[in-house]
Amino acid sequence: MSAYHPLNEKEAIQIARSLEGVFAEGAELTSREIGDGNLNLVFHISDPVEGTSLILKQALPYAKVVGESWPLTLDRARIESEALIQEGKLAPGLVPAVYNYDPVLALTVMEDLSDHVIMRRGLIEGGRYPLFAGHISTFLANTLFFTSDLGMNQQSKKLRVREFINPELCKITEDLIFDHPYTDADTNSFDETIRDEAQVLWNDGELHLEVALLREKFLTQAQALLHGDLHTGSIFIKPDSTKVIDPEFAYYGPMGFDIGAIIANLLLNYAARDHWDADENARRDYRSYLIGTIREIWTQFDAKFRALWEENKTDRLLSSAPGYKDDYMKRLLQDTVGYAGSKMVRRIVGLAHVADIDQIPDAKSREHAQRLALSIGKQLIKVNRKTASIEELIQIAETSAESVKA
Ligand SMILES: Nc1ncnc2c1ncn2[C@@H]1O[C@H](COP(=O)(O)OP(=O)(O)O)[C@@H](O)[C@H]1O
Ligand SMILES: CSC[C@H]1O[C@H](OP(=O)(O)O)[C@H](O)[C@@H]1O
Repeated sequence: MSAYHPLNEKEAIQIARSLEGVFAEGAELTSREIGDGNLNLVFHISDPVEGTSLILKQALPYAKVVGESWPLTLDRARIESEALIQEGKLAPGLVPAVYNYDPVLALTVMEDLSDHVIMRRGLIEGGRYPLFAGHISTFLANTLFFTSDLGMNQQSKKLRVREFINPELCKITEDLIFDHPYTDADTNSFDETIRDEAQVLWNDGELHLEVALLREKFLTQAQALLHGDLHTGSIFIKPDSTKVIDPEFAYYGPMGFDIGAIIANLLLNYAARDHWDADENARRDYRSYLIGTIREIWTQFDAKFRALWEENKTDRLLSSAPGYKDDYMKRLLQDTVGYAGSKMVRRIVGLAHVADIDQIPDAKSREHAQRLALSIGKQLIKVNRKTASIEELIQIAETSAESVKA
Protein backbone atom coordinates (compact mmCIF):
# COMPACT_ATOMS: atom_id res chain seq x y z
CA MET A 1 0.00 0.00 0.00
CA SER A 2 1.60 3.24 -1.10
CA ALA A 3 -0.30 6.49 -0.48
CA TYR A 4 -1.82 7.49 2.85
CA HIS A 5 -5.47 6.65 3.34
CA PRO A 6 -7.46 5.58 6.39
CA LEU A 7 -7.42 1.79 6.58
CA ASN A 8 -10.46 -0.44 6.73
CA GLU A 9 -10.57 -3.67 8.75
CA LYS A 10 -9.72 -5.82 5.70
CA GLU A 11 -6.66 -3.77 4.82
CA ALA A 12 -5.54 -3.89 8.44
CA ILE A 13 -5.53 -7.70 8.17
CA GLN A 14 -3.45 -7.55 4.97
CA ILE A 15 -0.86 -5.39 6.70
CA ALA A 16 -0.77 -7.64 9.76
CA ARG A 17 -0.27 -10.66 7.51
CA SER A 18 2.68 -9.03 5.80
CA LEU A 19 4.57 -8.65 9.09
CA GLU A 20 7.12 -11.39 9.38
CA GLY A 21 7.01 -13.95 12.17
CA VAL A 22 3.74 -12.82 13.79
CA PHE A 23 0.91 -14.86 12.30
CA ALA A 24 1.11 -18.35 10.78
CA GLU A 25 0.83 -18.60 7.00
CA GLY A 26 -2.85 -18.99 6.01
CA ALA A 27 -4.19 -18.24 9.51
CA GLU A 28 -7.78 -16.95 9.70
CA LEU A 29 -7.36 -13.46 11.12
CA THR A 30 -10.07 -11.29 12.63
CA SER A 31 -9.97 -7.49 12.64
CA ARG A 32 -11.92 -5.02 14.78
CA GLU A 33 -11.62 -1.24 14.94
CA ILE A 34 -11.67 -0.55 18.68
CA GLY A 35 -10.52 3.09 18.87
CA ASP A 36 -12.48 4.90 21.58
CA GLY A 37 -10.09 7.85 21.95
CA ASN A 38 -10.54 11.32 20.54
CA LEU A 39 -8.10 11.13 17.65
CA ASN A 40 -7.09 7.87 15.98
CA LEU A 41 -8.09 4.52 14.49
CA VAL A 42 -7.06 1.43 16.46
CA PHE A 43 -7.35 -2.06 14.92
CA HIS A 44 -7.19 -5.23 16.97
CA ILE A 45 -5.98 -8.10 14.79
CA SER A 46 -5.99 -11.64 16.11
CA ASP A 47 -5.63 -15.28 15.24
CA PRO A 48 -8.21 -16.82 17.60
CA VAL A 49 -6.92 -20.33 16.99
CA GLU A 50 -3.32 -19.62 18.00
CA GLY A 51 -4.24 -16.88 20.47
CA THR A 52 -1.81 -14.41 18.85
CA SER A 53 -2.73 -10.79 18.33
CA LEU A 54 -1.44 -7.27 17.78
CA ILE A 55 -2.59 -3.68 17.54
CA LEU A 56 -2.40 -1.35 14.53
CA LYS A 57 -2.86 2.30 15.44
CA GLN A 58 -3.33 4.76 12.59
CA ALA A 59 -3.47 8.54 12.78
CA LEU A 60 -6.26 10.26 10.85
CA PRO A 61 -5.54 13.60 9.13
CA TYR A 62 -8.06 15.26 11.44
CA ALA A 63 -9.27 15.05 15.05
CA LYS A 64 -11.78 12.18 15.08
CA VAL A 65 -13.80 13.69 17.95
CA VAL A 66 -14.63 16.81 15.91
CA GLY A 67 -14.32 15.63 12.31
CA GLU A 68 -12.60 16.76 9.12
CA SER A 69 -13.15 20.43 9.99
CA TRP A 70 -10.26 20.05 12.50
CA PRO A 71 -7.22 18.99 10.42
CA LEU A 72 -4.37 17.46 12.37
CA THR A 73 -0.87 16.47 11.37
CA LEU A 74 -0.08 12.81 10.65
CA ASP A 75 3.39 13.47 12.09
CA ARG A 76 1.90 12.71 15.50
CA ALA A 77 2.17 9.00 14.63
CA ARG A 78 5.96 9.41 14.25
CA ILE A 79 6.12 11.27 17.56
CA GLU A 80 4.04 8.58 19.29
CA SER A 81 6.06 5.62 18.01
CA GLU A 82 9.37 7.40 18.72
CA ALA A 83 8.23 8.36 22.24
CA LEU A 84 7.08 4.79 22.95
CA ILE A 85 10.48 3.49 21.86
CA GLN A 86 12.33 6.03 24.07
CA GLU A 87 10.06 5.33 27.04
CA GLY A 88 10.50 1.59 26.55
CA LYS A 89 14.26 1.99 26.81
CA LEU A 90 14.11 4.24 29.87
CA ALA A 91 11.28 2.46 31.69
CA PRO A 92 11.40 -1.18 30.52
CA GLY A 93 8.14 -3.11 30.77
CA LEU A 94 6.03 0.00 31.35
CA VAL A 95 4.96 0.66 27.73
CA PRO A 96 3.79 -1.65 24.91
CA ALA A 97 6.48 -3.05 22.60
CA VAL A 98 6.56 -1.28 19.21
CA TYR A 99 6.98 -3.77 16.33
CA ASN A 100 6.84 -1.45 13.35
CA TYR A 101 6.18 2.14 12.26
CA ASP A 102 5.05 3.05 8.73
CA PRO A 103 5.52 6.79 8.07
CA VAL A 104 3.41 6.76 4.87
CA LEU A 105 0.34 5.24 6.48
CA ALA A 106 1.07 7.00 9.83
CA LEU A 107 0.72 3.55 11.35
CA THR A 108 2.26 2.01 14.47
CA VAL A 109 2.17 -1.73 15.07
CA MET A 110 2.39 -2.60 18.73
CA GLU A 111 1.85 -5.17 21.43
CA ASP A 112 -1.77 -6.04 22.19
CA LEU A 113 -2.58 -5.18 25.81
CA SER A 114 -6.14 -6.51 25.84
CA ASP A 115 -5.39 -8.62 28.92
CA HIS A 116 -5.17 -5.28 30.81
CA VAL A 117 -7.99 -2.80 31.41
CA ILE A 118 -7.98 0.93 30.77
CA MET A 119 -7.30 2.37 34.21
CA ARG A 120 -10.11 4.91 34.03
CA ARG A 121 -12.60 2.05 33.64
CA GLY A 122 -10.86 0.02 36.34
CA LEU A 123 -11.13 2.91 38.82
CA ILE A 124 -14.77 3.61 37.97
CA GLU A 125 -15.51 -0.02 38.79
CA GLY A 126 -13.69 0.26 42.10
CA GLY A 127 -10.52 -1.64 41.14
CA ARG A 128 -7.41 -1.30 43.33
CA TYR A 129 -3.90 -1.47 41.98
CA PRO A 130 -1.39 -1.58 44.84
CA LEU A 131 1.62 -1.71 42.49
CA PHE A 132 0.53 1.26 40.41
CA ALA A 133 2.19 4.03 42.45
CA GLY A 134 5.50 2.18 42.27
CA HIS A 135 5.20 1.57 38.54
CA ILE A 136 4.11 5.05 37.52
CA SER A 137 6.65 6.79 39.80
CA THR A 138 9.38 4.73 38.13
CA PHE A 139 8.01 5.63 34.69
CA LEU A 140 7.95 9.32 35.62
CA ALA A 141 11.33 9.43 37.36
CA ASN A 142 13.15 7.53 34.61
CA THR A 143 11.60 9.15 31.56
CA LEU A 144 11.77 12.67 32.97
CA PHE A 145 15.23 12.49 34.56
CA PHE A 146 17.03 10.82 31.65
CA THR A 147 15.60 13.13 29.00
CA SER A 148 16.42 16.30 30.98
CA ASP A 149 19.61 18.34 31.28
CA LEU A 150 20.18 16.58 34.61
CA GLY A 151 20.41 13.11 33.12
CA MET A 152 21.63 13.28 29.53
CA ASN A 153 24.26 14.97 27.42
CA GLN A 154 23.07 18.56 27.15
CA GLN A 155 23.99 19.00 23.46
CA SER A 156 22.26 15.73 22.51
CA LYS A 157 19.24 16.91 24.45
CA LYS A 158 18.93 20.01 22.25
CA LEU A 159 18.85 17.74 19.19
CA ARG A 160 16.19 15.57 20.84
CA VAL A 161 14.11 18.69 21.50
CA ARG A 162 14.15 19.29 17.73
CA GLU A 163 12.89 15.75 16.99
CA PHE A 164 9.97 16.20 19.35
CA ILE A 165 8.78 19.59 18.15
CA ASN A 166 5.02 18.94 18.17
CA PRO A 167 3.33 22.28 17.43
CA GLU A 168 -0.15 21.12 16.42
CA LEU A 169 -0.66 18.81 19.37
CA CYS A 170 0.81 21.39 21.76
CA LYS A 171 -1.63 23.94 20.35
CA ILE A 172 -4.52 21.64 21.30
CA THR A 173 -3.25 21.61 24.89
CA GLU A 174 -2.53 25.35 24.90
CA ASP A 175 -6.10 26.05 23.73
CA LEU A 176 -8.10 23.39 25.53
CA ILE A 177 -6.27 23.48 28.87
CA PHE A 178 -4.60 26.88 29.15
CA ASP A 179 -7.08 29.19 27.43
CA HIS A 180 -10.62 28.10 26.56
CA PRO A 181 -11.87 27.12 30.05
CA TYR A 182 -11.13 30.70 31.16
CA THR A 183 -13.22 32.45 28.51
CA ASP A 184 -16.58 31.88 26.83
CA ALA A 185 -15.03 29.81 24.01
CA ASP A 186 -17.04 27.90 21.39
CA THR A 187 -15.19 24.67 22.17
CA ASN A 188 -16.25 24.69 25.82
CA SER A 189 -18.83 22.14 26.83
CA PHE A 190 -20.56 21.93 30.20
CA ASP A 191 -23.93 21.15 31.73
CA GLU A 192 -26.14 24.24 31.99
CA THR A 193 -26.59 23.51 35.70
CA ILE A 194 -23.00 24.64 36.31
CA ARG A 195 -23.00 27.75 34.10
CA ASP A 196 -22.47 29.78 37.29
CA GLU A 197 -19.19 27.92 37.84
CA ALA A 198 -18.07 28.54 34.24
CA GLN A 199 -18.81 32.25 34.60
CA VAL A 200 -16.69 32.40 37.75
CA LEU A 201 -13.81 30.78 35.82
CA TRP A 202 -14.14 33.38 33.05
CA ASN A 203 -13.93 36.30 35.48
CA ASP A 204 -11.45 35.27 38.19
CA GLY A 205 -8.37 37.44 37.73
CA GLU A 206 -6.37 35.71 40.47
CA LEU A 207 -6.96 32.38 38.71
CA HIS A 208 -6.10 33.87 35.30
CA LEU A 209 -2.70 35.04 36.58
CA GLU A 210 -1.79 31.55 37.78
CA VAL A 211 -3.07 29.91 34.57
CA ALA A 212 -1.07 32.45 32.52
CA LEU A 213 2.10 31.49 34.43
CA LEU A 214 1.43 27.77 33.92
CA ARG A 215 0.69 28.41 30.25
CA GLU A 216 3.93 30.37 29.86
CA LYS A 217 5.89 27.47 31.34
CA PHE A 218 4.12 24.99 29.04
CA LEU A 219 4.98 27.21 26.04
CA THR A 220 8.62 27.84 26.91
CA GLN A 221 10.21 25.34 29.31
CA ALA A 222 11.89 22.45 27.46
CA GLN A 223 12.71 20.67 30.71
CA ALA A 224 12.25 17.00 29.70
CA LEU A 225 10.51 14.76 27.17
CA LEU A 226 6.91 14.53 28.38
CA HIS A 227 4.30 11.92 27.61
CA GLY A 228 2.08 14.96 27.21
CA ASP A 229 -1.35 13.40 27.91
CA LEU A 230 -0.85 11.10 30.90
CA HIS A 231 -4.44 10.58 32.02
CA THR A 232 -5.95 7.34 33.31
CA GLY A 233 -7.36 6.63 29.82
CA SER A 234 -3.75 6.45 28.61
CA ILE A 235 -2.84 3.72 31.09
CA PHE A 236 -3.51 0.02 30.73
CA ILE A 237 -3.47 -1.82 34.04
CA LYS A 238 -3.90 -5.14 35.82
CA PRO A 239 -2.89 -6.03 39.35
CA ASP A 240 0.70 -6.92 38.48
CA SER A 241 1.31 -4.72 35.43
CA THR A 242 1.07 -1.10 34.29
CA LYS A 243 1.52 0.01 30.66
CA VAL A 244 1.47 3.61 29.51
CA ILE A 245 0.08 4.14 25.99
CA ASP A 246 -0.74 7.01 23.62
CA PRO A 247 2.15 9.51 23.88
CA GLU A 248 1.24 11.39 20.69
CA PHE A 249 1.30 14.69 22.62
CA ALA A 250 4.95 14.09 23.56
CA TYR A 251 7.23 17.13 23.44
CA TYR A 252 9.91 18.75 25.60
CA GLY A 253 8.01 20.59 28.31
CA PRO A 254 7.73 21.11 32.07
CA MET A 255 7.93 17.83 34.03
CA GLY A 256 5.12 18.78 36.40
CA PHE A 257 2.67 18.58 33.49
CA ASP A 258 2.96 14.76 33.36
CA ILE A 259 2.96 14.26 37.13
CA GLY A 260 0.04 16.67 37.52
CA ALA A 261 -1.93 14.89 34.79
CA ILE A 262 -1.98 11.57 36.56
CA ILE A 263 -2.80 13.13 39.94
CA ALA A 264 -5.60 15.20 38.36
CA ASN A 265 -7.23 12.11 36.90
CA LEU A 266 -7.11 10.29 40.23
CA LEU A 267 -8.73 13.35 41.80
CA LEU A 268 -11.43 13.46 39.11
CA ASN A 269 -12.30 9.90 40.08
CA TYR A 270 -12.17 10.98 43.74
CA ALA A 271 -14.71 13.73 42.99
CA ALA A 272 -17.05 11.21 41.31
CA ARG A 273 -17.14 8.61 44.11
CA ASP A 274 -20.47 9.75 45.58
CA HIS A 275 -22.10 8.06 42.64
CA TRP A 276 -19.86 5.03 42.06
CA ASP A 277 -19.73 3.67 45.61
CA ALA A 278 -22.63 1.88 47.26
CA ASP A 279 -22.56 3.66 50.61
CA GLU A 280 -20.64 6.17 52.71
CA ASN A 281 -18.20 3.63 54.13
CA ALA A 282 -17.30 2.27 50.71
CA ARG A 283 -16.86 5.83 49.43
CA ARG A 284 -14.63 6.85 52.33
CA ASP A 285 -12.58 3.71 51.89
CA TYR A 286 -12.11 4.16 48.15
CA ARG A 287 -11.28 7.83 48.51
CA SER A 288 -8.62 7.00 51.04
CA TYR A 289 -7.20 4.42 48.60
CA LEU A 290 -7.00 7.15 45.92
CA ILE A 291 -5.40 9.63 48.32
CA GLY A 292 -2.88 7.02 49.46
CA THR A 293 -2.01 6.37 45.81
CA ILE A 294 -1.47 10.08 45.13
CA ARG A 295 0.74 10.42 48.22
CA GLU A 296 2.80 7.37 47.17
CA ILE A 297 3.17 8.58 43.59
CA TRP A 298 4.70 11.89 44.68
CA THR A 299 6.77 10.45 47.55
CA GLN A 300 8.19 7.62 45.48
CA PHE A 301 8.76 9.87 42.48
CA ASP A 302 10.65 12.36 44.67
CA ALA A 303 12.86 9.61 46.16
CA LYS A 304 13.54 7.89 42.81
CA PHE A 305 14.30 11.13 40.99
CA ARG A 306 16.72 12.25 43.72
CA ALA A 307 18.41 8.82 43.69
CA LEU A 308 18.94 9.02 39.91
CA TRP A 309 20.40 12.50 40.42
CA GLU A 310 22.84 11.18 43.06
CA GLU A 311 23.96 8.38 40.74
CA ASN A 312 24.23 10.51 37.57
CA LYS A 313 26.04 13.78 38.08
CA THR A 314 25.81 15.00 34.47
CA ASP A 315 26.07 18.69 35.32
CA ARG A 316 28.67 19.71 37.94
CA LEU A 317 26.96 22.78 39.33
CA LEU A 318 23.41 21.44 39.11
CA SER A 319 24.54 18.35 41.04
CA SER A 320 26.53 20.11 43.74
CA ALA A 321 25.25 23.64 44.42
CA PRO A 322 24.01 23.64 48.03
CA GLY A 323 20.22 23.68 48.22
CA TYR A 324 19.72 23.40 44.45
CA LYS A 325 18.18 19.91 44.49
CA ASP A 326 15.69 20.83 47.20
CA ASP A 327 14.80 24.01 45.37
CA TYR A 328 14.33 22.07 42.10
CA MET A 329 12.10 19.45 43.73
CA LYS A 330 10.04 22.16 45.43
CA ARG A 331 9.45 23.88 42.08
CA LEU A 332 8.59 20.53 40.54
CA LEU A 333 5.97 19.89 43.22
CA GLN A 334 4.51 23.36 42.71
CA ASP A 335 4.24 22.81 38.95
CA THR A 336 2.66 19.42 39.61
CA VAL A 337 0.00 21.01 41.81
CA GLY A 338 -0.74 23.80 39.31
CA TYR A 339 -0.95 21.46 36.33
CA ALA A 340 -3.10 18.98 38.27
CA GLY A 341 -5.56 21.81 38.94
CA SER A 342 -5.57 22.91 35.28
CA LYS A 343 -6.17 19.35 34.11
CA MET A 344 -9.15 19.02 36.44
CA VAL A 345 -10.82 22.26 35.38
CA ARG A 346 -10.52 21.48 31.64
CA ARG A 347 -12.29 18.13 32.07
CA ILE A 348 -15.38 19.81 33.56
CA VAL A 349 -15.93 22.87 31.37
CA GLY A 350 -13.69 22.24 28.33
CA LEU A 351 -14.14 20.22 25.14
CA ALA A 352 -13.00 16.80 26.35
CA HIS A 353 -14.49 15.31 29.50
CA VAL A 354 -13.92 12.13 31.54
CA ALA A 355 -16.19 9.10 31.85
CA ASP A 356 -15.71 9.06 35.65
CA ILE A 357 -17.98 12.13 35.80
CA ASP A 358 -19.84 12.23 32.47
CA GLN A 359 -21.19 8.72 32.93
CA ILE A 360 -22.89 9.52 36.23
CA PRO A 361 -26.53 9.14 35.09
CA ASP A 362 -28.17 11.10 37.89
CA ALA A 363 -28.00 14.84 37.10
CA LYS A 364 -27.77 15.92 40.76
CA SER A 365 -24.90 13.55 41.57
CA ARG A 366 -23.11 14.55 38.37
CA GLU A 367 -23.46 18.21 39.24
CA HIS A 368 -22.04 17.56 42.69
CA ALA A 369 -19.03 15.75 41.21
CA GLN A 370 -18.47 18.60 38.76
CA ARG A 371 -18.64 21.26 41.47
CA LEU A 372 -16.30 19.28 43.70
CA ALA A 373 -13.79 18.74 40.88
CA LEU A 374 -13.87 22.45 40.05
CA SER A 375 -13.45 23.43 43.67
CA ILE A 376 -10.37 21.21 44.05
CA GLY A 377 -8.98 22.22 40.65
CA LYS A 378 -9.30 25.97 41.22
CA GLN A 379 -7.72 25.78 44.66
CA LEU A 380 -4.79 23.75 43.33
CA ILE A 381 -4.18 26.32 40.63
CA LYS A 382 -4.33 29.19 43.13
CA VAL A 383 -2.00 27.65 45.71
CA ASN A 384 0.49 26.11 43.30
CA ARG A 385 3.33 28.59 43.82
CA LYS A 386 3.00 28.41 47.61
CA THR A 387 2.91 24.63 47.98
CA ALA A 388 5.64 23.01 50.08
CA SER A 389 4.32 19.47 50.54
CA ILE A 390 2.05 16.95 48.79
CA GLU A 391 0.01 16.93 52.04
CA GLU A 392 -1.28 20.39 51.12
CA LEU A 393 -2.78 19.03 47.88
CA ILE A 394 -4.31 16.16 49.81
CA GLN A 395 -5.78 18.50 52.37
CA ILE A 396 -7.42 20.58 49.65
CA ALA A 397 -9.07 17.46 48.21
CA GLU A 398 -10.26 16.21 51.60
CA THR A 399 -11.51 19.56 52.85
CA SER A 400 -13.37 20.18 49.60
CA ALA A 401 -15.05 16.76 49.78
CA GLU A 402 -16.34 17.80 53.22
CA SER A 403 -17.42 21.30 52.28
CA VAL A 404 -18.90 20.91 48.76
CA LYS A 405 -22.22 19.40 49.71
CA ALA A 406 -24.27 17.09 47.51
N1 LIG B 1 -1.70 -1.54 22.70
C1 LIG B 1 -3.04 -1.66 22.83
N2 LIG B 1 -3.58 -2.86 23.17
C2 LIG B 1 -4.93 -3.01 23.27
N3 LIG B 1 -5.80 -2.00 23.05
C3 LIG B 1 -5.32 -0.80 22.73
C4 LIG B 1 -3.92 -0.56 22.59
N4 LIG B 1 -3.74 0.73 22.26
C5 LIG B 1 -4.97 1.28 22.19
N5 LIG B 1 -5.92 0.37 22.48
C6 LIG B 1 -7.39 0.60 22.54
O1 LIG B 1 -7.72 1.69 21.71
C7 LIG B 1 -8.27 2.75 22.51
C8 LIG B 1 -7.79 4.10 21.97
O2 LIG B 1 -6.37 4.12 22.03
P1 LIG B 1 -5.58 5.47 22.26
O3 LIG B 1 -4.14 5.20 22.05
O4 LIG B 1 -5.97 6.04 23.59
O5 LIG B 1 -6.19 6.34 21.07
P2 LIG B 1 -6.33 7.93 20.88
O6 LIG B 1 -4.95 8.41 20.55
O7 LIG B 1 -7.29 8.10 19.77
O8 LIG B 1 -6.82 8.50 22.18
C9 LIG B 1 -7.82 2.47 23.93
O9 LIG B 1 -8.72 3.02 24.86
C10 LIG B 1 -7.82 0.96 23.95
O10 LIG B 1 -9.13 0.49 24.14
C1 LIG C 1 -9.36 17.29 20.25
S1 LIG C 1 -8.37 16.35 21.26
C2 LIG C 1 -9.06 16.50 22.88
C3 LIG C 1 -8.28 15.76 23.89
O1 LIG C 1 -8.15 14.39 23.49
C4 LIG C 1 -6.89 13.90 23.85
O2 LIG C 1 -7.07 12.77 24.63
P1 LIG C 1 -7.18 11.26 24.10
O3 LIG C 1 -6.76 11.24 22.65
O4 LIG C 1 -6.25 10.49 24.95
O5 LIG C 1 -8.59 10.87 24.31
C5 LIG C 1 -6.19 15.01 24.61
O6 LIG C 1 -6.36 14.92 26.00
C6 LIG C 1 -6.85 16.24 24.05
O7 LIG C 1 -6.74 17.38 24.86
